[in-house]
Amino acid sequence: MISFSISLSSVLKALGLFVLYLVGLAVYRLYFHPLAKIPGPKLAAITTWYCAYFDVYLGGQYLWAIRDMHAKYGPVVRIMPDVVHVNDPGFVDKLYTQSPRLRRERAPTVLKMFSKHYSMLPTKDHDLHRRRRAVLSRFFSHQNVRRLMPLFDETLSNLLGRLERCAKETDHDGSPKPVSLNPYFKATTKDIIQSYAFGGGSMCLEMEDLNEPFFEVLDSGRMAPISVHFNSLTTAMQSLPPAILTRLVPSVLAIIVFVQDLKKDIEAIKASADDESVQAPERRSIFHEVLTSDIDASDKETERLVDEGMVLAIAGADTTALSLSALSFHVLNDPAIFKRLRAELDAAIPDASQFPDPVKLDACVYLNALIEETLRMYPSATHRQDRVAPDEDLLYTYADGRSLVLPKGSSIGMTAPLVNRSPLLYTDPDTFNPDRFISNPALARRSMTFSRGARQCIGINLAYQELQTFTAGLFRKYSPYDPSLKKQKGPTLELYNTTIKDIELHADYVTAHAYPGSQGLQVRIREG
Ligand code: HEM
Repeated sequence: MISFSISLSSVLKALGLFVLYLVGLAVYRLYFHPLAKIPGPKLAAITTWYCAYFDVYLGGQYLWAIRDMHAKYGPVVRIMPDVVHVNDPGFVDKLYTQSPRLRRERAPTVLKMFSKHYSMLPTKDHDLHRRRRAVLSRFFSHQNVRRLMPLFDETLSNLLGRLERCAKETDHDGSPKPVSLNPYFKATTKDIIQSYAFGGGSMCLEMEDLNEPFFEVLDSGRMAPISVHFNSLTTAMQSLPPAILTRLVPSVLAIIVFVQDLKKDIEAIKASADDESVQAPERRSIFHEVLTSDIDASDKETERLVDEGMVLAIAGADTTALSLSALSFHVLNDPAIFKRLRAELDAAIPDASQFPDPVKLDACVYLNALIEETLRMYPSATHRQDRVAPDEDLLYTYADGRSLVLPKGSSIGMTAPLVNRSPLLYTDPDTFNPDRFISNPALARRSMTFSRGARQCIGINLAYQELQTFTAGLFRKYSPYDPSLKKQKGPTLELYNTTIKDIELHADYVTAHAYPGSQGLQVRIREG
């Protein structure tokens, strides 16, 4: 009895101490923390559970809570105890500076999404990141992307071939079965990055299931917020032996096979370093670039190269595919948009059986404005692009001249879905209006869709080329279905059960997600 009361009192004591610690921590964070002067909700300043509630429990919703905080507290808000968010396009150049001398590190919020991972993306250190990135940037240059147009032509042809097959599948009433185009676009962009960066491998457009299990696992990008808040849990999961992991989550097998193939490729390239046929430009992969560079030997280890490959495959597939879906929706939903686009494509590709010429597509003013407006309104990477300036305080100046010091070492971020709709940059920011980029082409340089500065998307040239080529290929061939005609004038796409809600951003899981249960962009395909 006595021992029970003693242990109860020690439990109470421990509990009391813990509560005291929490109160002390809350007081410190509210009044003595370096970010104590930054406006924002008190709960967000006290605990990361506030963010976790929106991002994990409600599912990718903190973005909207942050939007509301800005409406209440102004352009600079404290969104977590250690994190500030800025919503002002005028601050972009300061935070995402172009100057290589001003160090910008990856913030812990992003690093926590990755555990034991050595690609350039989650490289914290500014200088190591620069070295790793420099090895690959040449590979992703505009010039290099243009060299591989035959790959784009072949992939476009595979995509159109798969869509033709869909058109043959009919419902019981004889009308073509509706298909979601998202998996087709993902397969297309993954095939491009697979061939372009890795020099070959299994092609999704040749697989019956379009490699959907691979993308399903990636869609556990939903896991990203969980990793941020419960990092040890996801690290423990990833440390499990593959056999156990696949038992727990069978779809992970698709990723394991992908990683094993990458390892084999890298080992083969290492073994054939002197074989000149493997060094031919069209067979060169990112792994050749890294292995023949003068980067440290430790950076050439197979494990790290696999990580680099994984990030490219993940970052390069879903993002561009989402943009293709959003753009296609607007073209199919608005006859005026289609008419202007088609007139330009007919002139640029007079013979519909020819592949689009990229130089001619560059001159298609409306096509390129359409792409810009899609990227602005529907940025497919929706996360907070947090950075740390380790050496300098950043000064934010309000419109009325007041200023606020954002102390060095803090995590500071901006978010494309918010900045890209800033009324300070765009008139009627919520209206889809490609013409704004025709009347003011310089606007394209203000977009946050691919981020800015030293850690801007390395695949930007590849993404633009994919958007140009596949939009042109698709809409040079297909027109929107016209129900008023007895006989259509050629191949058509008819929107099916798809509204703007299937395209609009509902949740930020690093990439954009529509409302739960949305099937994305669905169409009925008719070949004539
Ligand atoms: C519309 C398509 C795309 C969008 C919207 C997009 C967006 C972004 C954004 C916003 C970042 C910066 C992330 C941050 O700093 O937090 C980024 C980085 C990156 N992207 Fe993309 N991306 C796209 C396509 C691609 C493609 C096709 C590739 C394939 C090569 C790619 C590879 C990467 C890589 C490797 C990084 C990390 C760069 C670094 O850390 O230096 N992305 N992307």
